Amino acid sequence: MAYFSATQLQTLSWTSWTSWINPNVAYRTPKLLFYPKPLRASFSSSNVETTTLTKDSSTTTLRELCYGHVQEHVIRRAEEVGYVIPTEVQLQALPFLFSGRDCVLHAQTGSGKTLAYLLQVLSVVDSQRSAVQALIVVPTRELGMQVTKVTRMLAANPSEHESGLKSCTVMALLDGGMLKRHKSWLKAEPPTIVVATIGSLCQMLEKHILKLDTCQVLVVDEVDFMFNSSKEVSSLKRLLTSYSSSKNRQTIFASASIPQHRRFLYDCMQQKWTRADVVHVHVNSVEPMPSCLHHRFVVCNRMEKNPMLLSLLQTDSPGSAIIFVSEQSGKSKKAGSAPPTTLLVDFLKSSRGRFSDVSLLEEDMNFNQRAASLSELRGGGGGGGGGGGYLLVATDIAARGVDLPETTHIYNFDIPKDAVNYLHRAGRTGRKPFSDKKCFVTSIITVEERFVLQRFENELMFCCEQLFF
Ligand SMILES: Nc1ncnc2c1ncn2[C@@H]1O[C@H](COP(=O)(O)OP(=O)(O)OP(=O)(O)O)[C@@H](O)[C@H]1O
Repeated sequence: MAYFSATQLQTLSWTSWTSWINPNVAYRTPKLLFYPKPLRASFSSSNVETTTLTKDSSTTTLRELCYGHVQEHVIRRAEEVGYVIPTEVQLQALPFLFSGRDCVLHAQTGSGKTLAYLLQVLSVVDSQRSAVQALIVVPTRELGMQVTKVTRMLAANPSEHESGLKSCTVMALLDGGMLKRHKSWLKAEPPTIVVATIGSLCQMLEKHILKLDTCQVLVVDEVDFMFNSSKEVSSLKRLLTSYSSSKNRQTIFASASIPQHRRFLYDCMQQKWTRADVVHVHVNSVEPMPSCLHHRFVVCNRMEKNPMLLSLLQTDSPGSAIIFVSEQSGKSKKAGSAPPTTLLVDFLKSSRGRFSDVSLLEEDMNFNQRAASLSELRGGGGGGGGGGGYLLVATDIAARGVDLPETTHIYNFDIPKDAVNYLHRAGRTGRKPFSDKKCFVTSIITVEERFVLQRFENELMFCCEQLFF
């Protein structure tokens, strides 16, 4: 077994540790051999506070939790849309967030991390000041549009005209957006809050059109994904350390999966991505996925996958479902073959049944088509027929952060590439925090893929039931 000194370890970037390591699983993967026990202590919570819920909090309301921090019109708006009782992550994180501490929000998919960080953002910003005071960085345009919509909805002040106080402005600075228009907006009157993808953001920062010297809160959503993306990681590190300093801002990281979280927290402090007193808000650490999910699998050979999916859809009759398909390989693109998503959509459409009305979301669609596809689903149209349900065929672009709470079924038409990917795909369902209604995650696998799924079961600690047709 190799042992590393603390300095050696600093040079091993967290980003190179890609496998999901659950702190409660007995590890068997060879990668663990490189994670020496004595040094684990040096990443441990001796420096980082990890929260646990100590008091019976069942009676605390979101209003009570936000009192004195968040403006009345924001609380009222939150209540109007049904955010009355805080979720566990909100209950645990908000006191730390309101105290100004840096936080890593680490809680299951669909647990309400977005509202937790947005309430803090809205408690800090001053809408009367014309300066960028909060920045929320997201990995995809889709997630950016969703976060912008929720922020605008919460921030809107209905008594703006009577009081003469303007509502805070929220700019979506997202890849594929109208950067020219945003440039003039930023120059004329900076918005209060910016929701951005890293590519568009860095363009504005490099050209000095956007400055972060007035930014008080920086949120990075899906932080593990951002650090693991070879395209985004260097920009992200520059954002955290060069474009602004952790000393002058509150930093909030959020994700349902933070592989090697002790190492990540150690890096946060060492690399000065956060301040040294960062709090790790880790909710449901023994159960990485929502308990309302029922996991299943069917085994068939590759040629039988289409009819197998159709049989599953006919048997399940899902209210609303997302079918995840792998991205087209570069080789297949070069050969001019049709993408697997399109082939599946064509197959479902030609089945002429209830599933002929199907939507598509993938990287290769243009941004307008992608937006239209999602808004169609949110509007209750698109796919599935009858009852306002939908059927969406998607690549992993829909696996992170996308909130379609009506989704009852997930189908892995192609097996996810790793356990983290499984967790996020599965997490597109079971997104109603106070409902324990069963939702289903079904993987269509070949015999050879059974051991891969088994590995996911071990890593994420769930049990998959086999279905027979
Ligand atoms: N306090 C609350 N009461 C009721 N519903 C809530 C509350 N907080 C959040 N929600 C709802 O729960 C759903 C999931 O919330 P959110 O998108 O913030 O989850 P998340 O933790 O960010 O998930 P992911 O890790 O998948 O991005 C949303 O539909 C949101 O409107």
